[in-house]
Amino acid sequence: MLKLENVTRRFGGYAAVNNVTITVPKGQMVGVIGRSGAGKSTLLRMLNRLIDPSSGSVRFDQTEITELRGAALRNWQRDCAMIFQQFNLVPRLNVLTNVLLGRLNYRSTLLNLTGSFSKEERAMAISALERLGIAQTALQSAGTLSGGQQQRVAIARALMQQPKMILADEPIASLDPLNAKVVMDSLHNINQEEGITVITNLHTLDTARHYCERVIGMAAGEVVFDGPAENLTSEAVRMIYGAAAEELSEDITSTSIKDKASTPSVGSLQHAV
Ligand SMILES: Nc1ncnc2c1ncn2[C@@H]1O[C@H](COP(=O)(O)OP(=O)(O)OP(=O)(O)O)[C@@H](O)[C@H]1O
Repeated sequence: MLKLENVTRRFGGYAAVNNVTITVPKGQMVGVIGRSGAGKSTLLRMLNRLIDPSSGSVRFDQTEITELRGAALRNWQRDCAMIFQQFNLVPRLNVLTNVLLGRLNYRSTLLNLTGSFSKEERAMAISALERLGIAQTALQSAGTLSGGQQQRVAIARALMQQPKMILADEPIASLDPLNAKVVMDSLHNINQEEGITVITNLHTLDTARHYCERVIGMAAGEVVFDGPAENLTSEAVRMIYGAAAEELSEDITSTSIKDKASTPSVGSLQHAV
């Protein structure tokens, strides 16, 4: 269970995240939505301490995350794998090695310096790539892959961390609709099958509605909506996106990910991208 209490982050005099209190039970898939600058990335980055809160408490089970230092902080960052809009792979390294990099925090510095990964770790990496439908790319340089494939490599690398949570910061913002669907389906599938909590920032309302059992809407650093996707009434949308929301059709806030039932299965799509 993740519990944030009165979490605030200021940059100078400006509160990018202002007094946020939320609890996320284990295994939930949460979509965080809001306009650009609403504070979504700052909130997510405070969870794994890429950014420190100015005040407030972040607890995971019995641990106060804001107080972690050294090895305990590294262990926490391993426990909550992060996925970024720009994938953050090492482009000149092959896909398999990129995925194996997810094991670094499990290994001693000496082992890391020698650069050797065990047979078991390699088998685990191949199996993660198979699960994401991209095992055939294992020996290709990561930089030669399509955006959608690269994001799936990033998800495979996250799985290698055997995380308790996956934090995804606009994972589909750079992808076309077909690749966006494959990536969101993968995250959803991991959430459902492994029970790993997924918290993902999303630009688009319909993606949050479609994949996330819970939606958190942010505006000017504050949580202005928190509930199941079906409670996202037009009034709630107005609170999140402001008056401009009235002029926005769902298409404009959409990547056009259609209903799962009306599109091909992940398996067939994986070969198409
Ligand atoms: N390192 C920083 N220094 C100063 N201001 C910052 C910093 N990081 C974020 N901010 C400011 O905090 C506010 C929230 O930014 P944040 O990136 O969290 O928003 P966001 O909702 O994720 O936006 P986007 O969807 O565009 O990524 C913005 O006004 C931003 O300019």
